[in-house]
Amino acid sequence: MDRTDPLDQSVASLGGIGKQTASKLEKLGIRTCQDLIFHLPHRYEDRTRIQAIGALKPGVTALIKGKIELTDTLLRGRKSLICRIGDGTGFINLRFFHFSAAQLTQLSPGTCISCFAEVRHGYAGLEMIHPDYKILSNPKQSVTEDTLRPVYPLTEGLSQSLLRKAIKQALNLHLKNLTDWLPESLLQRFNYPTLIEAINFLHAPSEQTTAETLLQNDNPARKRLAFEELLSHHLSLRVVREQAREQLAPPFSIDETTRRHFLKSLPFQLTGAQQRVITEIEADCSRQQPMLRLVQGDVGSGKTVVSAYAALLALAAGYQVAVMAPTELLAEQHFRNFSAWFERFQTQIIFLTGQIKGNTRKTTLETLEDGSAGIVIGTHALFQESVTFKKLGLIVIDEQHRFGVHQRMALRDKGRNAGIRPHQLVMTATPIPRTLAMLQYSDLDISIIDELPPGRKPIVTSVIPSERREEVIARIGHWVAHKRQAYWVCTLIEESEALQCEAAEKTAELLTQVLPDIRIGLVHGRMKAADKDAVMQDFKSHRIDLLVATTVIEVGVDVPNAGLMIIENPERLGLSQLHQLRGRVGRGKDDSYCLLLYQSPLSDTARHRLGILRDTNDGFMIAEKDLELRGPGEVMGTRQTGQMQFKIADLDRDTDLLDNIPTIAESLLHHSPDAVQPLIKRWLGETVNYAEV
Ligand SMILES: Nc1ncnc2c1ncn2[C@@H]1O[C@H](COP(=O)(O)OP(=O)(O)OP(=O)(O)O)[C@@H](O)[C@H]1O
Repeated sequence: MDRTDPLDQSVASLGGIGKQTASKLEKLGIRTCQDLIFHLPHRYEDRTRIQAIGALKPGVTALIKGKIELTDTLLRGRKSLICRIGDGTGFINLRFFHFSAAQLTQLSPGTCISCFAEVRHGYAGLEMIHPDYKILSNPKQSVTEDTLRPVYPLTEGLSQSLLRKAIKQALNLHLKNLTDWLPESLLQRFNYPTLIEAINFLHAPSEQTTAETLLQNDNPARKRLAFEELLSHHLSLRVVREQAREQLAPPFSIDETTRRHFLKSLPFQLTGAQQRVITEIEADCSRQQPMLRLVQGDVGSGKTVVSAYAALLALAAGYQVAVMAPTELLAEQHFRNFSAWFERFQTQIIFLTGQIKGNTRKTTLETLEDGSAGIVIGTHALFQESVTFKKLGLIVIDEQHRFGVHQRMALRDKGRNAGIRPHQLVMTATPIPRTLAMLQYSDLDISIIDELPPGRKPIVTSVIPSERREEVIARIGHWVAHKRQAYWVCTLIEESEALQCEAAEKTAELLTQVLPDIRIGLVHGRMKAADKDAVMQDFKSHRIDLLVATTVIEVGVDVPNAGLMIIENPERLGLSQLHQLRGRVGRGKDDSYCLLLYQSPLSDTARHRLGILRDTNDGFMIAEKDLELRGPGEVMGTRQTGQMQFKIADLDRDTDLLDNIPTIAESLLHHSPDAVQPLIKRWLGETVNYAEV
């Protein structure tokens, strides 16, 4: 940290902020004076004018002034204190559910008072509940404030007035030190205020400004800061990318015989798209800089074999490979695939998840450390501290969207060995629309597998009300009689895994009763890994006809003979997630079907969403529609997982800003390189240093 910058001074350097307050501020992510300055109000209170009681409407928040006409304590229902206030234009009641004896005396009839609160409908006309009030010495006493009062996001134990004072101090002392890193020409082009104007305007709005103007989406001060924040996030990824170019990675090359040997041992021929992506990967890995590449391909497009080819390049050059999957189920499947594809290549492939403990874990770790294992496949357990590699040359991360950008950066550290960085390949089936990709993947080059293996037929999707459940069950009977397999996916309230598992158990029981001749298996997230694995194995080798599952099977599960999927309550899931789930079928040459069994009545929006899924199998188009319907915030998972947290920007409100960011970032990197790290530090809290990650 640059200790000479006054903006970096700790909040504790300000008057009235002791250790305790500093640690509370830290909970809000505020450590330095700069952080305080960038802690902006989330709303404003208008105490600039007194409103006539007679003109008040429910829902408005108002400042009023009047005389107490009557005070009473009510014992009916919840005990409360009521004061009736009049100002000559009308009356309003104040209601206190808890109050002290002193308050009762203080709020006696005849007293002049001013109150600030939201106006609501009460039992007897309009009322204010627990208003912020002041007893006045005379009716003429002034109670209005000159400007709007900012209200800041708080944390427990911190008061508005304390935060307001601290911010005021920080502004007085340090606002002048704030450098505006956005070039003048840019401010002019977008009609943005300068940084100091924007910050001042939001913390201390001018007398003419209204709260509505301040909170409006197109308020130039807010927009400018949102722009700067999004730009900084994008820049942090670009910097990682530039810095990566300066690192050393092992160049891989492969001889023609090994290549042919591998390709021949596959049970299929690569598609044109797979070949193209493989060539891109090979070109990346032949350089002395680390590859940072994202492979995007629709469900079932055959990404795994592409990553296996990358692994072959590393092995041929004498390096180890780590393949990380988001779930155990998927890790096991990759393990089986890799084991089959590399069968003829005397390479030890090992499996590592959090479930593997004790001695087995110890020996597994040893094989990585002494270099006897060539490939390790597992879950995020791979990146725990205890895991060390002898010579890691390639990291493959599957289903990237489940890991955050910063996690990904931390992972790159694993292979650092004598100054060498591993190459990195990221695979995702979730197409991220271009505008959003730049906030998540700008550190990566992108390859797209835009072709499915030959002979795949589109999945026929139907939208069916749950009243026709029996018909659907009968259809499973016929299906299984034709030696095909099926999935029944139970989705319940997403947040509760326990409830989901319970629902799946019940469904499996019921289906067993009505379909006694069918072999039914159950798999859910709460089962032990070994049990889950056994069921999946049975399903793969067709000892189970119908697999009842929760959404644990969402990613990657690959059983080509399973061509029928029933998804219960599809209306509760996002379009992209449904597309992923549905992608478990249609993986062979035969016809495949997906039945979306919804609970009636279906809202118009839900009907529209399910209709999209019925009408198209194109993952890219579905992702675009999903974005349109749910908004970028939801699609990027910011709300659920907090993966991307912004101080000011809101992806749903600020999408319009995204288009310009890459070119502006480019120009800043070239013309004002000094601006880059300070901007990143201002908005992300830390500078980015790939070399030290
Ligand atoms: N070129 C090909 N020709 C025929 N089959 C292929 C080809 N490439 C892959 N496959 C097979 O297609 C199926 C899907 O491949 P894979 O599991 O790699 O898809 P994926 O892109 O990872 O999909 P998902 O995102 O659903 O996990 C597998 O059974 C795989 O063996």
